[in-house]
Amino acid sequence: MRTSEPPSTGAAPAACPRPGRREGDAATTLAVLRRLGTGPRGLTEAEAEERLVRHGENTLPTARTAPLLRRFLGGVRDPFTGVLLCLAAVSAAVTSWGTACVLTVLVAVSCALRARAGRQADRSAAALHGALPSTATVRRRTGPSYTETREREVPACDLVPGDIVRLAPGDLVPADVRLLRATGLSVHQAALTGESVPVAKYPVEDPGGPGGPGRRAPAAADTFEAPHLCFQGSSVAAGSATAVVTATGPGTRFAAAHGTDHEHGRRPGGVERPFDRSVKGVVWLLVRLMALTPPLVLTAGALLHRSSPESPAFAVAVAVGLTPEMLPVVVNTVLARGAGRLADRYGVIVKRLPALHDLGAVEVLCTDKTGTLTQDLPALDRTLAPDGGPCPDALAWAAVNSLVTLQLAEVPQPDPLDEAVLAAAPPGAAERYEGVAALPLDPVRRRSAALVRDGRGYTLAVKGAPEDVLDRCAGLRTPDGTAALDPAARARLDRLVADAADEGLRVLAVAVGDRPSRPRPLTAAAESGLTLVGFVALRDALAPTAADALASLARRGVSFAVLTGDHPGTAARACRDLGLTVAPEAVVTGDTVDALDDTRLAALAARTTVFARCTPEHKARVVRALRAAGRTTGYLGDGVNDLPALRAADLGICTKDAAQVAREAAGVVLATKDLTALSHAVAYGRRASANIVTYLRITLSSNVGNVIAMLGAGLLMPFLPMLPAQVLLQNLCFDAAQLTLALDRPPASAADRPATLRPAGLLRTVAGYGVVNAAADLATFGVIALTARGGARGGGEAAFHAGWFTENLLTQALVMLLLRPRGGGTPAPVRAAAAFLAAVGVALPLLPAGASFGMAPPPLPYYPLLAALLALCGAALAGARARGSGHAAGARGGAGRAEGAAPGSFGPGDGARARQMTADSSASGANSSSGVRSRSESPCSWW
Ligand SMILES: Nc1ncnc2c1ncn2[C@@H]1O[C@H](COP(=O)(O)OP(=O)(O)OP(=O)(O)O)[C@@H](O)[C@H]1O
Repeated sequence: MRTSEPPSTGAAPAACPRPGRREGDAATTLAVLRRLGTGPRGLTEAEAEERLVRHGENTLPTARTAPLLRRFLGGVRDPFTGVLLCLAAVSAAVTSWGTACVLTVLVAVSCALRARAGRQADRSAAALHGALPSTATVRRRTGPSYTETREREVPACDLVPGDIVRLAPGDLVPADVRLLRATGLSVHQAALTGESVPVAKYPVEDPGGPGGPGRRAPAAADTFEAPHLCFQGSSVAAGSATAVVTATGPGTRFAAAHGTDHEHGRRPGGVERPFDRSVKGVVWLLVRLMALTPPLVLTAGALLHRSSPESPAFAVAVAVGLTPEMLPVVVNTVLARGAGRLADRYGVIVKRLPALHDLGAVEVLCTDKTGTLTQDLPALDRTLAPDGGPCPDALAWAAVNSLVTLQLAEVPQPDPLDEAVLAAAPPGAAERYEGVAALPLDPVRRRSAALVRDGRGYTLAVKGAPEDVLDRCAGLRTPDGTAALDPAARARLDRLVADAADEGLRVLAVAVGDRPSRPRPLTAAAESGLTLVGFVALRDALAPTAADALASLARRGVSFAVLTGDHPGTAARACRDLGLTVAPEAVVTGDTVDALDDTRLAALAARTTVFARCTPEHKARVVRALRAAGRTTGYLGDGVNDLPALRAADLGICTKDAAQVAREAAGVVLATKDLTALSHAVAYGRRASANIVTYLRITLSSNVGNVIAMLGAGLLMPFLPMLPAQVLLQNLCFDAAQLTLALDRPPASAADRPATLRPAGLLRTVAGYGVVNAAADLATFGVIALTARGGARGGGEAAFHAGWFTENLLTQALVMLLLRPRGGGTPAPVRAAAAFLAAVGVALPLLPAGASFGMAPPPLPYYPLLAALLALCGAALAGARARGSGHAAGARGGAGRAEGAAPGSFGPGDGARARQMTADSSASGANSSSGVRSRSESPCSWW
């Protein structure tokens, strides 16, 4: 049976290797059912259990938990760890055994920590899967009689070949399946083929046999395009179907195409996420610096004739000195802590830890309207005849359409508009006709059609978006009969709809057409020459927390774009009720989006708040345009029509009761409908980023300073300024102390603006602080030289090394305290860590243990001079920090001014009402949220 015509689909860009055809792909439906030992009524529970044991769970190989040892060894793939391991190997090669041992221990500790963090992340993911189960609707026989069947939800991992499953809009296709029946089915196969446009699928009884509609599949370029097959990894965009499972788990084409290297949640096309751009960008920058350091040091030494047997070990130690070895540990700890607290306090589930960082980086939040900003609980407000009067007939025909499309769906899944229409229709109104065929709603056609029959013949009842339905009408009903739908009448009707939409109503047009015979198959082509009956207008209240959430996000410098499939007037009114002053004519529609190339769309998107009459692909294009313009873009949506945009965004966000596909695509899931949780989540993300940046700023400033000083000293002095073991010892102390920065408390202002980590900004900042540090170090050389002349106790190199060791640890303690962000108070662990550094720095050279590291107590006059030097260094660092903060505050002040003039921005300190948003319309006709955007034009780079 075939119920819909396949639309033509262009050749898809390859997203993964195309698997070849398999035996059975071209067999008849009956032969496939026989081969699988099943029938249209499915398997018994006992058969399913037995097959589950035989075939194993329907999960991908990599979805299973990796053993701890494999995780441990996998840690070496981290670039930092890899570089440390290389440095250890080089040290061993130059017989610097101490360095090699210390580096190997560091690598082992880093790998162990990563393995532990990975296992914890997997456990959280498993817990999340428990909270957001992936299920499938399966039909199983309840007894051997073939007549008693039952449909129930089972975990998708329990499906076995031969199971009969039902597919509905928003479902993930849970395994490889062959279609038995389908109604208006189209699926997203982007994860498999890279093609973003949904593909029509329909059953074909004999794909290899002679022609005839529904009997033979058109020659498909590859397996994924076969119309009668759907594959794990795809999802239902529209329509519904019944299908038999042909392969599960590792046997699916998805597993074959991706091998064991598949990562759940990776987006097709490999869109780079903000975390990858920032933290990983910083990591790679450092890896390059570290890799360059040893050859540079050795070359400089050779050129200046300062080479000694210890030079290679020293060069390696310098590179190690540059490394923020604890970065992976700090990043994982910070993100895991933030995600845990967010889940506990606000019910926000962060599916991947980096998504917490991405939340903090979001500059523009795109949202759909229905179900996110509104409750999606529509109720009938009124009916409208073409002349503006009441029209009970429109409601009756709308109810017929709703009932038949539901009755004939493979999986009846009433949408809220259909439910509202059926609830409002007079009893019996919908049951007057016998349903014959239906074309379900899809978000591109924006209408549904039902072919019904009574004693007089066939009637096609169509309801949907007024523009789309009116385009298919030739006439309209009048009190006297019918009239032609001429341009004047069309203009009048458009105004009627626009007036209702301006009141915030969702308007559906209802039209009918007599059909002398049954159109076979029923396709969109049959929806023409219709007669407009009238309109039904429904009211959908705003979500109670939406205005507060938008206000709170606006105060945090996030700007918004509402992308909806609804009417421009309805969308504009909803935005006005939420506090944005958006003129109806300023709303951009999907048609305008179509008319623009990517560059012009990016410019328009940067100054537009409301996009209406958007198809799913329009939403995704707008999101891509914003990203292309350099804005970190989040997308909040709950429906199957939001899937492409959720995937295109830097971060997808949805609520827990969103469509299954939306939950899969999102990186963050809100466990409740309370949208204000999102503002808290953004704040947590920014604080997490602030802590990562604090760690990097402090570690790198100190490390860069040390390296500059060591190189400088290498030029000035006849011996190594610090022995490799001393470099590593001070490094270990510093690393241990800096772990406490993961527990730092950033100031409240850290959550005020989008947080972006920029490698270039980092370089500039650490270079600045590094020079101050290096100056202090080099001044220390002078002090030591001066005091040593006065009579060093230990004398010579050992006293020099001790003096520098003490100075280094004391400046590092200073850096920890002074380069933290101001205003958050210094938490006790950070204070304790700074005290520990100072104590080790002062005490070790004076203790016998100092001698085993090649240190001797420095001369006494060294200490008061060192104290003066440290005071100067502290003042210089504090001054530089204050200048940096002042600069940032200036940027914030500028942003604040833009905020004041910003359309869509909230007044300061009022806290709540969206009505305090102000907005104006741009000359171009786009509704101006330009100010909202300009506010976050310079996101905080945190350095
Ligand atoms: N059950 C339905 N029957 C007929 N037409 C419908 C039905 N549901 C929606 N429509 C029409 O299709 C349009 C687009 O619907 P779609 O679901 O894409 O977006 P939306 O629900 O209006 O908004 P959003 O994109 O904000 O979720 C609606 O505005 C409406 O005109």
